[in-house]
Amino acid sequence: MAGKAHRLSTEEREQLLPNVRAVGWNEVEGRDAIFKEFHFKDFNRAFGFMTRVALQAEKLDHHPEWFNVYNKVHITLSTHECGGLSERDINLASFIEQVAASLS
Ligand SMILES: C[C@H](O)[C@H](O)[C@H]1CNC2=NC(N)=NC(=O)C2=N1
Repeated sequence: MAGKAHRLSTEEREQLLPNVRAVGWNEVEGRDAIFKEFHFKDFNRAFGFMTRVALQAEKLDHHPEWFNVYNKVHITLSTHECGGLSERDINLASFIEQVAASLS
């Protein structure tokens, strides 16, 4: 990915976080990261969702931390390179929302 990731500034957070909060992402306690839980109709939908997110994550060289059991997918986004939230997490969260919307 082009350029180095930087941790979002206070101003950037005020501008960007309300958008992801509005669609169900929450800040993780004790860690600079965001989290959301997704529920699908069944495992096929959940895994289809993960596959689409995985391919895009690889393209962006920015990968989610996630957990799946049956129809549930828990996702945490944070940027290792800068040790916290960067614009990359916000962009990946937006992509994830588009995929989830197209599958429900
Ligand atoms: C070497 C490789 O480019 C890095 O490890 C990439 C891969 N995926 C990544 N994913 C996330 N979430 N944060 C990173 O800083 C990151 N860095």
